Amino acid sequence: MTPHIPYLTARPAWKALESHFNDIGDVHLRTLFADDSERGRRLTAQAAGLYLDYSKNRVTDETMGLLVELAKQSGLQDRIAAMFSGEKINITENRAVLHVALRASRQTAIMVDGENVVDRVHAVLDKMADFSGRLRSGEWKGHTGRPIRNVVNIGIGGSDLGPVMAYEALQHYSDRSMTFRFVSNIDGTDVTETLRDLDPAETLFIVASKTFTTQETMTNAQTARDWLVKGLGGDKDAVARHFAAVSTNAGKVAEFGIDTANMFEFWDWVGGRYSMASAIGLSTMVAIGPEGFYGLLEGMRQMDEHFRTADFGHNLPVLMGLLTVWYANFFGAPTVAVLPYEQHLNRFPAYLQQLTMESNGKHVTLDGTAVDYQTSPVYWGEPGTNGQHSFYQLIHQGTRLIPCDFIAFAQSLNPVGRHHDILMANVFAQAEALAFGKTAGEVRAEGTADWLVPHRVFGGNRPSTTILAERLTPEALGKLVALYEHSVFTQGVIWDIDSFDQWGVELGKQLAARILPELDTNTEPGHDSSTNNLIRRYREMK
Ligand SMILES: O=P(O)(O)OC[C@H]1O[C@H](O)[C@H](O)[C@@H](O)[C@@H]1O
Repeated sequence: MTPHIPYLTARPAWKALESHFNDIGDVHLRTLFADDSERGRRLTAQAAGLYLDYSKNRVTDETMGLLVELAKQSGLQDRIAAMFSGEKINITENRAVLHVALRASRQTAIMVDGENVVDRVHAVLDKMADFSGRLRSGEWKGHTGRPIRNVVNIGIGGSDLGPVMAYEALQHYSDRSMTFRFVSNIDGTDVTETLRDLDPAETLFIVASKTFTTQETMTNAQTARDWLVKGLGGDKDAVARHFAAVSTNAGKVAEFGIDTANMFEFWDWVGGRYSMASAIGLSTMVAIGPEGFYGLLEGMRQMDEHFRTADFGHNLPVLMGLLTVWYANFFGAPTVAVLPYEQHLNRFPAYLQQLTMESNGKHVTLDGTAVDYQTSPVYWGEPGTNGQHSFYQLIHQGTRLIPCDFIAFAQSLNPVGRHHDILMANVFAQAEALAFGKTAGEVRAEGTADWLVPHRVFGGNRPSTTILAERLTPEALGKLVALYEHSVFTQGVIWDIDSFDQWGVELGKQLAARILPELDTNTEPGHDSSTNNLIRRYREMK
């Protein structure tokens, strides 16, 4: 039987952290570093080739010990075991949470409702590899006999952000003779601009939707189908050679008119935001090839194993999750900035926004009790160094504490002149400046006039974590993604929330469905006075 876990703020480690925070919350990183010359080497951890430097966080050994204790008192070990063994830990939807099964090796067995899901995973991977191989080699021909050169993924949320992030991240490894594009927004501009210079005879659409009922995706897919059929002389038979589907819903795929032979299945135990390693990654596999995709899975698997087996004090996702809790709940930090110093990770912050905030943006515990503590912080970010020339000012000298995750790679995929050393000098310098700042004495010593000194002082003591890896490969991306997935899991366990449902998305969808028919009629809309007025104005202006 699972032991009773007290409400978060009643756990002894939480209480100990509260009093510990009163003791050390104000201690400056300058002092912590001055008092311990080994700190920068000691407060680090590494696993699967990722190096995590968390020494520039406002923690001591005691803090980390108490946070680890909190993880234990929150039942994290049991919850990890429950997830990996296929227990239905997404309790509000009564579903298992098994993205880890998507990257399990063929020999593994994970049972859900009496069936080994790993066999099914590999059957779909084999089918994806076959399809990708035929597309990439040109063996798969379009309706007019021409090979496919353009792949357009149509999806939204988890059926878009993972694929687009992974494509951008791994572009270096992609087949450059092919074009990959991603349509997500219901705004007609998205699909129109995406298709404007494409030749339908050479274009394949992957309609990616777990439910195959998402309004945006279905509308975009319909528009794409019309464009294709029109472009190929009105022949509806063309659809079979130019549309593939990725879904859990075979019935809806067939209803849409896509040949289920071109359907790649996944399952209700894969959450949308955890699905990039499933068939949702089909566009990724076509771009980088099956071997590259297996590399991505291998990287994820290594991080999964590390998360499952490493003790919490050396467990990268656990450490990152605990630090997030420390800042969100004890320092009251409302956000976390994710700052990849790697151009290819351009869309990584956007990807993480869904992963973190859709997972942990919750207000009740598993038993439905309203929480009286903060849950997920807001995640945001941009690749370095661009951010340095815009919002970093606020991180350095603003009034809010913003913990930062810096992500960097030792080797550039595009070594040009001094670019990479300059990039790396910047990431190290930013973390250093945030932590140590510049004192009034130092500013004065530079000859700054007295009145200007306060403006030029940097308080420092602004925490950051640096993740360093050798090179951005499919494996490394897999490790990074799984690192954040499991950090999110850790946070969710401590906050005692369901990280795997997303009921909050529903209300807006329902209201939009109610408003849509009202936009075309002259009847009085039935909402509040602001919404009614906006609808009336829109009718007049459209
Ligand atoms: O893949 P689909 O079923 O089309 O869902 C796409 C997205 O839509 C929803 O509204 C959810 O909030 C997301 O978690 C999901 O990824």
